[in-house]
Amino acid sequence: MEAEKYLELLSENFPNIPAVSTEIINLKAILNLPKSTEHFLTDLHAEDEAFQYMLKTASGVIEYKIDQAFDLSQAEKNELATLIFYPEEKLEKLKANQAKLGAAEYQKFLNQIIKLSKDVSSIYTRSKVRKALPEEFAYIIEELLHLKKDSKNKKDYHDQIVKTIIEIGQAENFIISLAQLIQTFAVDKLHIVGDIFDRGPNPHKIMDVLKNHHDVDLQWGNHDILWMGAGLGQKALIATAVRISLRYGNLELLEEGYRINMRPLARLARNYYQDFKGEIFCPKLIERDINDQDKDISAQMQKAIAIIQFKLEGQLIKSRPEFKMNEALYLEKIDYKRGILTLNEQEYPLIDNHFPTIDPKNPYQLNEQEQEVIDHLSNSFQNNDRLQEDIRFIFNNGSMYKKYNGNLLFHGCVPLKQNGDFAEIEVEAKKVKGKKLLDFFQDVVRHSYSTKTKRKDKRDWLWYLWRGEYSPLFGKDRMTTFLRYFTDEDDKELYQENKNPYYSLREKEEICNKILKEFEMDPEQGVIINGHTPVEEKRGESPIKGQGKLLVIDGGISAAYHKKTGIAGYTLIYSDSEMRLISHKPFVSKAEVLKKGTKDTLASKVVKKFEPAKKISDTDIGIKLKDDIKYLEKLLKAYQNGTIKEKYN
Ligand SMILES: O=P(O)(O)OC[C@H]1O[C@](O)(COP(=O)(O)O)[C@@H](O)[C@@H]1O
Ligand SMILES: [Mn+2]
Repeated sequence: MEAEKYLELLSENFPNIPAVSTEIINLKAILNLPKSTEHFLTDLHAEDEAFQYMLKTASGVIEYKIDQAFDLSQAEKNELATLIFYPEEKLEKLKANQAKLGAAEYQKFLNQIIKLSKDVSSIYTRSKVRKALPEEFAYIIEELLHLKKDSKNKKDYHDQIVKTIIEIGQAENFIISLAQLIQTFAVDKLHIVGDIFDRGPNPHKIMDVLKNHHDVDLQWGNHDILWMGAGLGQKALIATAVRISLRYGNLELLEEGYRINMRPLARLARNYYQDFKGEIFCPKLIERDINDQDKDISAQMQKAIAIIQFKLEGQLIKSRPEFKMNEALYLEKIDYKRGILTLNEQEYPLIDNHFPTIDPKNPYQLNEQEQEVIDHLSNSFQNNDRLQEDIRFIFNNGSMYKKYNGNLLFHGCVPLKQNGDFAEIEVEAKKVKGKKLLDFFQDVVRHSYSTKTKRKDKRDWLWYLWRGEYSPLFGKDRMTTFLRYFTDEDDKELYQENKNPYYSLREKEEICNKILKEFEMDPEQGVIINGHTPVEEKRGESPIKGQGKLLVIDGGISAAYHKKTGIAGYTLIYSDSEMRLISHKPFVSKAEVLKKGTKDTLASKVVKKFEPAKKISDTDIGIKLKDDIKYLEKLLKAYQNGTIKEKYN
């Protein structure tokens, strides 16, 4: 009965035998197209330029296509590649060198770019290509893309189109449009495995690119949850997001990027910490500089918001005993007169004992001005169109984990016990572990945002996801920010944050297989893809774990990590024929690429080869299409034997 109803419904779209037959033929043909390319990036940490470069170059895919299509010298290849990555700028550069840009040059570039456009779009259906074409030239580009050069007539036709484009002064516009088309089609699906925010200067610029991308999904990272919770008004997270921005010298991001008025915080800082010049709160400035005065005020503001954060965290820990985070109740363990912190009966001297806003009898209480500051920030975060639009996109297009074409993607970990069992936690009177634990948190995040259930208690869980021991996004037993600020380096053992056993156990193939099975994936086919922990290639660490069953693609795009990892990030490309891991050298600037080309910006390694090459029929979409075909065939039968009447109008 159900099935019949469905066929009736289907018949509205395909009312007769020719219509349903056409669709069956079309879908069956699509199943035989090559699998389109997926691109995986992670831990972007607000480095918009490096990110955009990875996206534009499709991590080497475009250069690979150039190599396959043409036999060019390195210089010629650089010229063509940069023309595709930065068409406007490259054309300007070429024009500045007049001798180089005549009809012959335009013709050469147009021919090259048309050929590449054909190559990259050949694996897509005509209708998909048509949708991506720039409106103004859609018809003519479509003609060019589908022309086969096999007959003399067709070649003449093609040459005439190119000639006319040049004659009517449209060569540059065509080059720009086609370059964009190549960038779009080199990669079909983009996956961002978490951590768009923090440390770098421009998360909002990354968000602009993602919001305009044709097909992207996100797996939430701990730094994303931080900003999502902050956007929802979770005050401990707001304080943390502001503190981290100040710590990395990103006052401008707050004030100009998201237009958050920081004056109330500056006033608080001036009031209580004006004479304070603590080194420890100095902004970390990576490849950026600010003057001494700004540095001082920024340090004072960082301290002011840090104290607010620690107070709010204390309140939260006390009101949510199920978080089991009493260990982090530092403010009540301080002897403020002596400047001593007592932990596990051991005394630690504080390197900074200036706490003018703390009442030792009631250390988590915000004073009046602090309360005003956080209320004001909370208002600005929640009533900020730009930030709200960005976090809405992250809520709507993100998830705790993603199963896609046989692979399992998540940012941090699936919490494990030392013996390899899934770690279990009790939440809301339920015990959860493994996949269920991630599903629980996924529901919490969705409920925290849904207008119907927008509840404060759910938002508090976002804070837990940021820094709780069993948070799959965090994956460490504690966050020692307070101790790193206030205790002596000689007591460095206090700073230790211990990673969940997952991080050592994932080296074992059987553990990776167990996790894949827990998520109902086939361990023979799929791999786990993680971000979160920068792989220290420099120290010989490999991004490939568990005999190739797990890939960690955090190579530290973040400038703050280059020294540690020795590279500037990994990306992963999954095409029809291979999975390729790319390690990137630090991206210097667009100007540098335009000058020197892209040689030596990356090294790559094939981690999996597929023979025969994968087709759409082997993908998730393929499974869905096969199902669609099954029903279309039933409908066709129903028309043939008359159980459903054909309609013609
Ligand atoms: O040096 P900072 O800015 O305090 O950052 C260190 C903090 O960041 C974290 O590493 C989390 O960030 P990541 O997800 O980027 O690793 C914490 O474990 C740690 O406390
Ligand atoms: Mn992370």
